[in-house]
This record gives sequence, structure tokens and C-alpha cells, in this order.
Amino acid sequence: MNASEYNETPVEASGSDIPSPVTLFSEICFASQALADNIKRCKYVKPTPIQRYAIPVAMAGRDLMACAQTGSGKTAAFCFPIISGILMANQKNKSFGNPRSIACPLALILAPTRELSCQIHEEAKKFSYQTGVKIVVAYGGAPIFQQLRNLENGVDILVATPGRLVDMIERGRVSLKNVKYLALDEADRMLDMGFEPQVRRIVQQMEMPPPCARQTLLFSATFPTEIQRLASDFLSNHIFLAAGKVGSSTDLIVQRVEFVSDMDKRDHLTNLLHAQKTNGTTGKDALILVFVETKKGADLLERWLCKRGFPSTAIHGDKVQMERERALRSFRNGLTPILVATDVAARGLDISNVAHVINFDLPKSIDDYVHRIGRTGRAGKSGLATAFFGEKNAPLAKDLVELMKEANQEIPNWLKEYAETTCITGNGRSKRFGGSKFAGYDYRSGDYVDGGNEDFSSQFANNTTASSYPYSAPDTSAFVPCITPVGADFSGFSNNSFETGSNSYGFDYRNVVATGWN
Ligand SMILES: Nc1ncnc2c1ncn2[C@@H]1O[C@H](COP(=O)(O)OP(=O)(O)OP(=O)(O)O)[C@@H](O)[C@H]1O
Repeated sequence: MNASEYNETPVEASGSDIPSPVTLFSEICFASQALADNIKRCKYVKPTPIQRYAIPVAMAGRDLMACAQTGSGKTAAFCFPIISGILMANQKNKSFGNPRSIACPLALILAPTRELSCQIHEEAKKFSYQTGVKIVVAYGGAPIFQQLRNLENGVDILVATPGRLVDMIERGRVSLKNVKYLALDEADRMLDMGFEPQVRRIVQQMEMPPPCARQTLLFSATFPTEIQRLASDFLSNHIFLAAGKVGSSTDLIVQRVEFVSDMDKRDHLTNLLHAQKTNGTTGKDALILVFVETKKGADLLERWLCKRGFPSTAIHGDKVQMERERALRSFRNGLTPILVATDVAARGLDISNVAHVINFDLPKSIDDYVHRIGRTGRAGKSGLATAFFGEKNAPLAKDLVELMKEANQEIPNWLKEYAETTCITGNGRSKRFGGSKFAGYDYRSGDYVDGGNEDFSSQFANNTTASSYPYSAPDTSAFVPCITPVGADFSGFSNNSFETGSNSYGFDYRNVVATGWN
């Protein structure tokens, strides 16, 4: 991780009695030296801003709602305190060894997709290496029997997707009665219309101890106000943290928006890919993730690309789990350096060397856009995101312009015009997040009108405390050296001016590489 990229990120904390942040991992009293050694083994030298604040808060036993940009280390921010807490209480679970026994995990981590659950499981295993803490993953689409067998060997931390967990509870194979730690990764997704009923059932109707008898940790890069309100049902006197602006994208990602009609999208995509290919910059070091709207669209585009000599694979919800895993594996190892995906790959996935995210079809919501482009520009590295914008994306224009402004991106004039002339205002980003001048927004600070010029700290004046790192406006030119070492040239970007109605930026896509990253 390029830690210096994150040092200036402002962190706002609100709530009562906020524990002090740390600057080094060595300041944190982890329950076991093994955990501290594992952090070193993972080459985590310094905590990221969200980790500096969130780890002390969670270690103090407080409930937490935390919002931090994609790729900023949220997984470790909830895993370290959970592992440490389990070790501290020395509450190793006694239920294993008996094949018919009910597994009673001490911690439950819920995530929205199978792939993300597996990734969290892998990370948590690294963090708990040689600590004795047992971690099991349970997700749908794979045979349940193997997962049940894994539970029989004992479980301290269960990482699960909601559907499979409910199935296991209903079969009488898992009980939540001993849960002391509940973490929801991608918490806003877990509480939106798709997942909320299932999550509510798990948390409120399936023996889970009530909020005051467990610790609840909610994390995401986006946190709409209405979802924050819903989430408060699960929390008790929580602390709210926002590293950077709630729902913002990192300025490590260079964002490009091109006007492309539906008819021209495929040709435009192949032009981009040809440009990268002629420079020899596709492959393991320059993975390209292409987002489309539909599962059928993903299959069709994958086939079309393969026929044109671009080794591609696709991932979406209609593929069986084995196919999904195979697709991800072949993308990760560069065998097929282009992955065509639906939103199933939009959240949480941490694949190094994704150099370029292309929104072939833009999503309807700006939050989905934030998560999608967040598959690049992770852990302090730079990345590129290109979006194909057409007439039908007009409702997104206002939110897109606002987001790009926040991330100090160059915005084409034609897009600004769309934003000004389109009546439909997308998700109403300004209202949801309190305007672009605010660093964070805890819904408990009350409703207010769009007040983009107000001082952020006044939002917390009554019953909350605010603390922050000094914020200096990010310098977008700073990213160039970190992505350029092997022949990459982004210089065309900053010198380029956009013309109204133009669909061409003269941007040199031949040089998009992920080399220079660790
Ligand atoms: N303190 C640290 N030092 C170095 N690397 C770190 C540190 N914390 C996390 N990382 C690495 O940063 C990458 C991104 O972390 P993680 O996947 O937790 O991000 P995230 O904030 O959860 O992103 P998303 O919002 O997309 O889910 C991972 O590869 C992780 O190993």
C-alpha cells in the first residue's frame, strides 16, 4: 500500500466518548503477539486513516458505522478487533468435534456476494494465522454439505452470505445465540431492498443477542442517509466515522466520461482495447474490467470480444459458482485479462493490477458507479476508469459531475451541460450527503437543506465530537509518477481540453498499464 497517498485523507468522527485514533499499529494493544506478527507478515506497515480510527473504536467495544473510500482497508478495520476480541476473552468455542452439534460462532461477518465472502474469509485467515481462531465461510451456489462439515470442526468467526446462513440456521446447524460481534461489510447494500428482509430476520429474529449484548460494526464506501437510518435499528450508541467524503471516490482513480451512442459502444471498446494491446499493455499487469447492465449482455460481449482476439471471460449471477470462480481465477492470473461483469463484481473485490475499469453500460445509481470504479485505484495505487455515456444516462449526469468535482477530475463541458439541463436529479447526492463541502455526514446530526457552503463542523456541534486530519486538496498530477514507471504516459490527460458534444478526448489509451504498482 502506498500509505502516503492516504495520509491526507480527512477523518470525521461523531458520537459520544470517541476513543482516540492511533498512528501506528504498535500503539494498539492486540490480545496476542501472533496477530501483531500477522499484520507485519501482510506487510501492513501503517494503519490507513479508517483503520487509525475504527480499530481503537471497535477495540473499545463500541458500535460503529464507518464509511471509507473503496480500497482503503476496511476489511482489516473490522477483522483485527474481532480477532483480538475473541483472543482476549479466550472464549474458544467448545462445540466442535461432535458432528451433530450446532455451530455457535462468536462472530458473524455478513457480505452480499459469494466472492466477497470468500475474499473476507481468506483475509481473515491470514490475519488469524497461528492464533487458533477458527474461521469458516458459508455461501450459496456451492454444496452445503462440505460447508456444514467445515462447521463441525469448530467455528469462532463465520463469514456468510445471508441466504446460505438462513438455510443453515433453519436446518438447525448454526445458532447465533453466542454472537458477540456482528459485522456487515457493504452494509448499505446489505440493508437495501434486496437484502434487508433477510438481514433483519438474521439479526432480529434468529436468536442473535440484542444490540446492547453484542458489538455491531457496519462498513461501506457509500452510506445513503435513509440506509443509515435503517441501520440504527441494529446499533447501540454508535460512533460514526467518515474517512473522506461519504460516498466519494478516491482521486487515485482518473475518471473519463466519453459520449458514445449504444450503436457505437462495441467499436469504441475495441478501439480502446486495440490501443492498449498495440502497446503490449494488456495482460497480467493491466487487467481490464468491463461492466455491463445485464447477464445476457455480459455473455454476448464476452463472446464478441473473444471472436475479435481479446481473451475475455464473464461473470454474472446466472453462472454456476464453479464458472464464477473459474472466471475470476483466470482474470486474476491474467489468462483472460478482460473480465466482462455485471454488478455481481462491483463491490468489495480486491484484485491487484486492475488498471482500467470500463463502464460499457453505466449503472443507474451513482453509488454503484463509485463501487464499480473502486475495483481499480486500490491500496494507494492509481487506476483509470472510463465510462460510456449515452442519452439514456442523462439522469446520472448531475451526480456524476458532482462526484467527479469532489475527486478533482476534469469534466467534459458536454457532461456539465447535461447536468445543468437534466431535470431528473439521480439520487439527489447533495441532499443525501449534505453537499460536496462536507467531509462526512452522520444522519443523527439532523436534516438540513442543501448547505454546500456551511462549515462541516457545525453539523456536529450539539452532541457530537468532530476530529479530523488536515485536509489538503489532492494533487491529481501526483498520480502520474506512480503509474508510469514502465512506459505509461498519462500526460495526454491533463493537457487535454474537452469540447462540447465531442466523443473523443485524444486520450492515449495505448499506455494504460498497471506496472509501477507493488
Ligand atoms: N494498513 C495497510 N497497509 C497496507 N495494505 C493494506 C492495509 N490495509 C489494507 N491493505 C490492503 O489494501 C487493499 C484494499 O483493502 P480492502 O479490500 O480491505 O479495501 P476496502 O476498503 O474494503 O475496499 P472496498 O470498499 O472496495 O470493499 C487490500 O489488498 C489490503 O490487503
